This record gives sequence, C-alpha cells and structure tokens, in this order.
Amino acid sequence: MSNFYLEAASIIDDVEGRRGSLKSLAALRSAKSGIDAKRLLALAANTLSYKRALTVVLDKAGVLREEAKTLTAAARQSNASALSLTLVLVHDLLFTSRGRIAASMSWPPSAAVTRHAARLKAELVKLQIKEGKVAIKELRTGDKRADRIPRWVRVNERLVRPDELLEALQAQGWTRQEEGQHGLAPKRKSFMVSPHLGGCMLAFHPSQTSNLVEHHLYRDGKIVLQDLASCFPAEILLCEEAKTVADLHVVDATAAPGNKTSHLSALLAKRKGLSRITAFEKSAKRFATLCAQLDRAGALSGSSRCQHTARGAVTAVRSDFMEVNREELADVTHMLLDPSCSGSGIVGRLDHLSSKTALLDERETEEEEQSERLAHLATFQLAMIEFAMGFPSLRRFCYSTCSTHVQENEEVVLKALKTTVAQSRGWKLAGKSSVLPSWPTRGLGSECGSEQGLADAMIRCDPGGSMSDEATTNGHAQLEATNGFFVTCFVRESENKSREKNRKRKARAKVMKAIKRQKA
Ligand SMILES: C[S@@+](CC[C@H](N)C(=O)[O-])C[C@H]1O[C@@H](n2cnc3c(N)ncnc32)[C@H](O)[C@@H]1O
Repeated sequence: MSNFYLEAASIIDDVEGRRGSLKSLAALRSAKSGIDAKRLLALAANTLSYKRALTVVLDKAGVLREEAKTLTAAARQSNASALSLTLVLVHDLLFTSRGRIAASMSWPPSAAVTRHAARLKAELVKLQIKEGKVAIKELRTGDKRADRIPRWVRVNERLVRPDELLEALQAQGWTRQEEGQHGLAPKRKSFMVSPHLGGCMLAFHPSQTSNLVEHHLYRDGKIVLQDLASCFPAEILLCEEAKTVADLHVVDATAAPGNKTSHLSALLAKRKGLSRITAFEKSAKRFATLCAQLDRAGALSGSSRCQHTARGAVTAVRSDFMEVNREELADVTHMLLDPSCSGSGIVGRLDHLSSKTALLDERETEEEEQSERLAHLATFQLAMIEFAMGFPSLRRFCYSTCSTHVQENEEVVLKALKTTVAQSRGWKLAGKSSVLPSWPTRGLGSECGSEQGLADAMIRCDPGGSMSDEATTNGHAQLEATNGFFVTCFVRESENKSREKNRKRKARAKVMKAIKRQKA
C-alpha cells in the first residue's frame, strides 16, 4: 500500500516536470512496481484534478509543517516530493468513501496525515462554503467539459440486436430515459438512445464507466465503450453501401485499438453481399490490443467467436500501411484513414494542469514545439491520404482525427484535394447529404475559402459538445456532446468524368500559356 502512494506521488512529480504524459508514466511505474496501472493513473489524475483545493486545505491545516520529517523521509525513498506524497494521502483521506488510507495506517506517513483528519475535513468544508461549492467535485480544476460528455456505448450489432440489448439492460435495473425527460442528460441509473446512428449509440451518465467496464455485456463484447464521434467514420464510409449487394473489401489503415474496425465489422455483418476487412497496425504492442479487442467483439477472422457470420470478418496485419503493395490490394473498395494525430480534441487530458504552472519562457518554447509537431503530423497525414488515393479500385475513404487543429483537419484536406494524384484520379469530397447531414457542426467555413459546400462536406465535433442552437432547441444538447473530432469523406468521380475534367484542365492551361506568350 505504501508503495502505491509513493508511485502515484512520483507520477505527479514527473507529470509536472513534463517528463511524460499521465498515461505513459502510470504504465511505466506499473511495469516497475507491479501495481495496477489503472489504479495508479486514477489516483494521480484525481489528485491532480483536486490539487488546487487540496493544497489550500493542506496549507490551512499545517500538515506539511508539523509532519515534515516523517513525510520527507518517506518521500525520499522513491525520489518523490513530500508535497505530492501528502497530496495523494490527503486525497484518499478526504475523497475516497472507504478511506483507503486506513488500510496503510501502520505506515508512518499515513498515520501522520490521519492525525490531522478532523482539521483537514473542517478546512475542506470551510473552502466549500467560501467558494459556494455544494458538491466536492465542483472543487475540481480539471476539464469541466468532461462532465458534459456522456459515457457513450455502442451496441455491437455483430453480437446483439439493439432491441435485445435494451431489454437486457432494463431487466438489470437500468431505465431508458427519453430525451427531454428530466433534462438533457442521462441520470445515474438510466441511459438515453442517441438520435444519430440508427439506435445503436447509448448515452450513460459519466459516473457509470466503471460499472460498465465490469459488466458482463462489456466482457462478452456486446457493448463497446466508444465515443459517439468516433463512430462517425465507419457509418459515413458505408452509408451508401448499406443496401447494395456489391462485394466490398474495406481497409482500416491505422487500426489499433480497433474501435472503428469493430464498428465497420458490425455494419458489414448486417449487410447482404460478401465483405471483408483488412486492418493494418504498425506498433507491435498496439497490434496485440487490436487483436484482443477484435476477438472480444467477435470480429477477428478465424477466431471461434467470429463463426456466426463471415461477413465483415477482419484480418489483422501488423505492418506499416505506407509499405503495403497496393497492387496486391487491388480489390480494396473502401478505407478508413484515422492516422496518429495530436489528440487535442480529447477532453479530460490533464496536460493543461501542468502547463498552468509553466514559466512564460517555457510556454513560448512549448508553442514553438507545438507548431513544429503539428507541421510534422500534418505532413504525415497528407502523405497517408496521397498514398490511399493511389489504390487502384478504391471508391470511397474517410479521413478522421481527434484533433481540433485546423492544420491537421481542413488544411490537410484542402491540400490533399490539390495534389496531382487527387486531380488525376478524380478524388473530391462526398457531399453533405452522404456525410451525416443531421450533424449540426460542420467544417470551418473560414478555412475553406468561398466554397461553403466544402465546409459542409466536413464534420467537426467541438470538445464537450457544440451547444448548437439546433441541438439546444431539439433537446439534444448533451446527446451531442463528444470529444473533439473531425471527419470527412473522399469519393472518386467516375473514370470518364475525371478524364474529361483533366482534359479540360489541360486545355485551359494551354490557352492560358498561349495568352501569356502573346502578351509577352
Ligand atoms: C488514432 S490511432 C487509430 C485509432 C483507431 N482507428 C480506433 O478507432 O480505435 C492511430 C494508430 O495508427 C497507428 N499507425 C501510425 N502510423 C501507422 C502506419 N504507417 N501504418 C500502420 N499503422 C500506423 C498507430 O500506431 C495508432 O495505433
């Protein structure tokens, strides 16, 4: 137990010293100590999100002054700071219902903090009164937008029908809440059904995440915890093909951890006609996760859980997508391209907590680094799109990111449309009518010049929800709250049409050249 607090304290110090992200540091410490990474991550993240309030309470109660010797000596054991160690202990003393700290009372630092329990609790109440915060969670300085986003759950239609699943949930005491009933967000023991994506997306109260993860429906792969926005690419990619019987070969170019791949698979399983998916992943570690997720979802080709239908079965390949031989994949008709990105749309990342304490000159360096990083990512994203555009039989592909940056979104897409391969092969953006027209927030018009059609062909989800007028009037506001996301869909004009367009473009260029020559 004592190790648990020391490791969590060290993670906090390392995050604040910018030596890595919370997640990666928790994984590292877990590998070294054998302590569950999720528990470490939860304690470090929660302590950080309450750090401001905890520091005030700690200071007023004088714990660090009075117990400096004990706390400093213990913290030194793992090179953690006495402050971070005290914060994690006080966090558990004040905020965990079962008082986890009681389990380690024989450890001097736990005993030292517990000696001040009454004073610490009194200071916490005083702070709540002073700041007018009725609930303790209002003292958090974390990302408030996270509270607005429901815990989105996708019904895995490969293994269960939505009506069957709703019945199972209701039989287990969950109630279905209609939109507008008791406000705009799902209550604790209820769920709502999204008006988007044909009834397969359910919104739960965010506090239900751990209940859902432990639920057998999750373990059996019948539900997938997946953000609403993250389900748009597969839906948009296949919406035109839902009723056709044409054979499809779909590629997921950058697949792990596999949420979008398993969604693709579920959509294809419902469709008539032959279909298969090839999913590529470059990283060995993430490839293992991909296979495990696909297996649980009953989508991994050849696995016993995938036997009920071969339609939409996934062959997972550990490979760099940019090195595949496109001629060997000459029958690929559709593709998802969801490359690595900055992840700036993901709500709840605590990176901002440490940036608040950064010195000004550090911040300037950071901005420079950030713009370099974005430029690097955008170059890689554009290269991926260009590579995809060269697949011989590709008809339609979706490009998506969980970034809010224009550089990774509108800018990359507009550059891609101007590339030689796009022009020569007739790639353009699919119109709004086949790109989830019901979704209210679209690409940034200011970035797309005068062409409103282009912006409308793109979807943007604002982190934490758009609060668009339409959403608010329809009572959907929280039912449209997602992480930040961007998606658009490229389609290929028919060969003849694109050849004709090319011919005209060349003819125009020739005339322009002749005019210029005459003027000269
Ligand atoms: C944003 S994540 C994909 C998330 C996934 N689509 C999902 O919804 O679960 C990007 C993934 O692409 C992988 N990746 C990056 N470059 C790649 C490449 N050249 N070939 C294959 N995979 C790549 C990364 O390792 C990472 O797992």
